[in-house]
Amino acid sequence: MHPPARLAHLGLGAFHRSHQAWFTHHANSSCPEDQWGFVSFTGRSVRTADQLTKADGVFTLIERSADGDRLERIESIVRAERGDDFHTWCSTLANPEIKVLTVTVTESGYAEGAIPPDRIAGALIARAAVNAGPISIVSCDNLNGNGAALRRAVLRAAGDQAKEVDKIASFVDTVVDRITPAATAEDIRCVRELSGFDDPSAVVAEPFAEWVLTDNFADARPAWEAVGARVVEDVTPYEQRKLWLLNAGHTFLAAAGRLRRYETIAEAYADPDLNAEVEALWAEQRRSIRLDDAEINDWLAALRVRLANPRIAHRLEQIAQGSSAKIAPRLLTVLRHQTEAGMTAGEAQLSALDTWVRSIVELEPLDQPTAGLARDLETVARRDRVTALIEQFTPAGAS
Ligand SMILES: NC(=O)c1ccc[n+]([C@@H]2O[C@H](COP(=O)([O-])OP(=O)(O)OC[C@H]3O[C@@H](n4cnc5c(N)ncnc54)[C@H](O)[C@@H]3O)[C@@H](O)[C@H]2O)c1
Ligand SMILES: O=P(O)(O)OC[C@@H](O)[C@@H](O)[C@H](O)[C@H](O)CO
Repeated sequence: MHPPARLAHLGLGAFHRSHQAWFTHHANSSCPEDQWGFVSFTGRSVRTADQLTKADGVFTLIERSADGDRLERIESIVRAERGDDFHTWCSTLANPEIKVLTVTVTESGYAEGAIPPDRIAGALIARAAVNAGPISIVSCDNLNGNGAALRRAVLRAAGDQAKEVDKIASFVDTVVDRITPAATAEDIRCVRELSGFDDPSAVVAEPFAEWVLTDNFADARPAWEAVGARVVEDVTPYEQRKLWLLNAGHTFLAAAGRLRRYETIAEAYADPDLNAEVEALWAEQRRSIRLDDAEINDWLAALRVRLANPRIAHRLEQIAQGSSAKIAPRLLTVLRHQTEAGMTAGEAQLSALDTWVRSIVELEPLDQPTAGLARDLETVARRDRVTALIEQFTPAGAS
């Protein structure tokens, strides 16, 4: 039997399935008296919703370690909906039974003019109009202060109804972590071989999973902490550790690896030069993370194993997608923090930025905003491009 629909999601992609749906499925198993199901909306794609609907929302998670695969059926999505169905979206969010909305719409989904904040604002206005009660909005995207960033974007989109929206919505900052590459035809074949049935909605993820959330929910929520999530007063240090080490490392390896014609993170990470460069980058990035050395060391030790996992084919092209929206939260913000604290920019940090600029200028552009930035930087002398990039960076939220 399905759990009751008490959660909604926007951006039904691979990560929603491997992370929020997985945590919720496990929380449901560990707390039988407190069941939660997702009504999950795609961002744009129709196919993902239709495929999952055919399977009644149930999909396979392939947990892929260096030693082998473990298959698990995940049953916390009770309905999959198309993102373009605005009527169903608004009526779902206006239902008082729905207590939490989780969001994964990529970094570019928060930019001025992006569609997700508009959609969320529209649905919250509908919810406020019928007095359906408070709701918690949990951003699960890789941004600094993701909850606050989403709040700013949604209130901006709500225009003169911003006050009504702000009264009912509590925006939760979170740190999310689980490497989840886009599934391939080979992965789908692997499910068929191991389980005997076809599952086009299967996802692949590493065994590691982390979720840190701020303790400012507006109302009830699943007992995610019963299955490994952590609810804390301030996620900032965990967010810095994750974005400034893992994600900055990913962005550097994607740029440097693509310039060397590698295809996956594991290949780029196995290159001794790139490995040494990413280590040097981590040493400089960690200077301003507000956690004990031991906590960072342990986490980095685990990260080295995760990145080296040869069975996770995390494609550099996927990571480099939307790159111009990722370079700020992963690298430029760190330099800004460090400059404000009186530190000088590290050599490895500047070199990583130089590599990234080279990659966007020299390689085939993967998305429009990054192609636009590459064209701007091309007009600047080669040796001044990193300085130009740093100078034009305005942190999110600054006017
Ligand atoms: N995949 C991972 O390893 C991982 C790990 C941590 C966090 N995340 C976060 O989750 C996000 C999504 O990752 P994924 O692997 O699910 O990607 P995906 O491509 O499988 O799914 C992305 C979803 O977001 C929607 N979307 C994307 N851009 C949008 C936009 N501008 N407007 C509206 N909808 C949009 C898509 O339609 C889709 O539903 C990442 O960008 C990141 O912020 C991913
Ligand atoms: O998902 P994105 O597009 O924000 O970034 C690509 C990867 O760096 C990212 O997905 C990591 O795999 C993830 O953040 C690990 O938890």
